[in-house]
Amino acid sequence: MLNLPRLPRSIATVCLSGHLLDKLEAAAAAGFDGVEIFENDLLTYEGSPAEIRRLAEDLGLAITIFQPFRDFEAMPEPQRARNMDRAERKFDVMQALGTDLVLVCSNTQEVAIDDDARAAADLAEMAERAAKRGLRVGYEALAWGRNVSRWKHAWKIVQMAGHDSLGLIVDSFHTLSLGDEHAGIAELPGEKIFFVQLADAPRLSMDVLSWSRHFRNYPGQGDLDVGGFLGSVMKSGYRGPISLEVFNDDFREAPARLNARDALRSLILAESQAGVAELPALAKCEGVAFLEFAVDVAARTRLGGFLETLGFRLCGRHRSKDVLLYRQGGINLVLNAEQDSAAAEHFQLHGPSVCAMALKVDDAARALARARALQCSEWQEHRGVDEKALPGIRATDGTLILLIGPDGDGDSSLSWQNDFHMLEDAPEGPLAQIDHVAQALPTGSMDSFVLFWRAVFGLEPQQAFEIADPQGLIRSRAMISPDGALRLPLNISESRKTSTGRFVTAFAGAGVHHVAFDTQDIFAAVQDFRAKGLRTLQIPPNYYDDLGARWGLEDDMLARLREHDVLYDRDAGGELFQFYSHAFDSRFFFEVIERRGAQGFGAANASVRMAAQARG
Ligand SMILES: O=C(O)c1ccc(O)c(O)c1
Ligand SMILES: [Mg+2]
Repeated sequence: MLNLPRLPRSIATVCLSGHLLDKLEAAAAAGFDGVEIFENDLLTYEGSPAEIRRLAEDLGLAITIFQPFRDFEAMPEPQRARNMDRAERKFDVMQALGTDLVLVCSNTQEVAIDDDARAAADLAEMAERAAKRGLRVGYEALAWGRNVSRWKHAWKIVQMAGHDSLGLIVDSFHTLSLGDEHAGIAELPGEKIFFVQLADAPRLSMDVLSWSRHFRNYPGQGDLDVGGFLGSVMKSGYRGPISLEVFNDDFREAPARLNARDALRSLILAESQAGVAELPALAKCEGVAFLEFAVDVAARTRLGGFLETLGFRLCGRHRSKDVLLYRQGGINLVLNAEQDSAAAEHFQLHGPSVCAMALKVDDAARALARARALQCSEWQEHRGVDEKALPGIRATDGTLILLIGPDGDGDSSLSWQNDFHMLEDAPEGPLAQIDHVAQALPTGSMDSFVLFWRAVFGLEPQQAFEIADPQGLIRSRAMISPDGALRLPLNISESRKTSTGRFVTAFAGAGVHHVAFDTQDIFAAVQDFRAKGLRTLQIPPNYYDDLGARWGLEDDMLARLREHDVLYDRDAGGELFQFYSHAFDSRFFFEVIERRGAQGFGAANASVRMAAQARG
């Protein structure tokens, strides 16, 4: 851990949606110290640069840099002379904006001359002109630059130019997208690095320009080692602003304030990974302590009956609230119909739905401190005298996440006896634990969820895959804790007509769309639940014919699967069996899963399940 004063946190206006004023307000509201003014945001703004300067000042934002200046160095005449004039005009703008630094990105023009000495001479002349006005020039290698695409090459040119007012700008995306090394940045003199930009990105195979312009995301949302990159930068002695610069199609339409909050969360995470700032360490996630459903009295009766067909029993009534506890094995489901509560608010907006997820953690206070440090909002439910306070935070979509840790005496801080009249012990049925909780996300919000679960709870994003719903594609990505105790598949769809799309549009936002319970004997579970009145989701015979061909299963096994509507898959050298309930009120549904060594979620079966659900 480096012992440093906090470095200024900056964000490029190009990251955020809206007009320039919206962007500035969002950056300030999130808590950034400064902004990079992207030239297009200035050109399309009706006020003068001096007014922009005042606006930023009023919001407490520094203008950290003006960018970009393109296609400057190593041009043939007459463009070369014209570029010098153009630079003077931009210096006028910078002075009106009140920023002293301009970003020059490496030339992308075909006519640019491949001659480092020419490039260095041009940049030196620009720096000399800038210096006369007390301004500085930073040179950044674009990964798709015509002749200069790597930081080492840009650094060589900066050194050749040898001007105090010319320095290097490094950007994690350009370095990491090319697979270039960043450790060498630590060896540079820190004062010659004039500015640092950070962006992450998912690993994609496409040309680097399109990748950069459409798919960058914030540190912690993608697959690049941005924390390591920042660590190298800090070792150089650089002590200027750390700035986020993300070009992303989804972010351009996301609400600017939510997006800016994610941006700050990502920057805080990257700082902690680089040892620049300290975050309370991750708490260990030990699974789901309980799920809470928002219901009214009628929905509660129906949901309680539905749960009984899955082997759950009513085990407790809250002492002071209109809340019931259903249990089986180690699974706790809370049905909340209390009028003046977060659940009631959730019910008003979404109807019967999961309104809170309580996570078991090894240290609830530390988990809460980390969430706070990562800008999560807190929630505290009303409670009666002597009732336990459960610390809660809001996930990125507002879902309530409660934190349940062991108390000082080693027991869980969740003591049902304390708050509930217990009617009976949890029955030992076929279901033992919650295996996973799957959520449907609103379009464009996958990165936000990935960042939340990764930064706050240390869950790791798994490979994303696509599932064909009869009405369009669904993209699915699971977030899993390091030891697998908490598994949260996240589903998202561009189409409003897929099961995910309908869920999000019909029920006003993101939410849990299925809960999977694990069992030791899937066939016994089907028989037991059918006897209790459960209708399993019917799977067409073609599925089983294909299954036989694919895995060479014995006929009697195939017949058994078919008779029980059980789906089958293999991964990680193990087997997986699963069946589904029909949806409750056409909303969420339940899955029962038996894992014999398999780690996945039966991806190959998802489209069969969705088609069966679409048939109703
Ligand atoms: O895509 C671009 O043009 C562009 C401009 C400026 C930057 O700092 C950058 O990283 C990319
Ligand atoms: Mg950049």
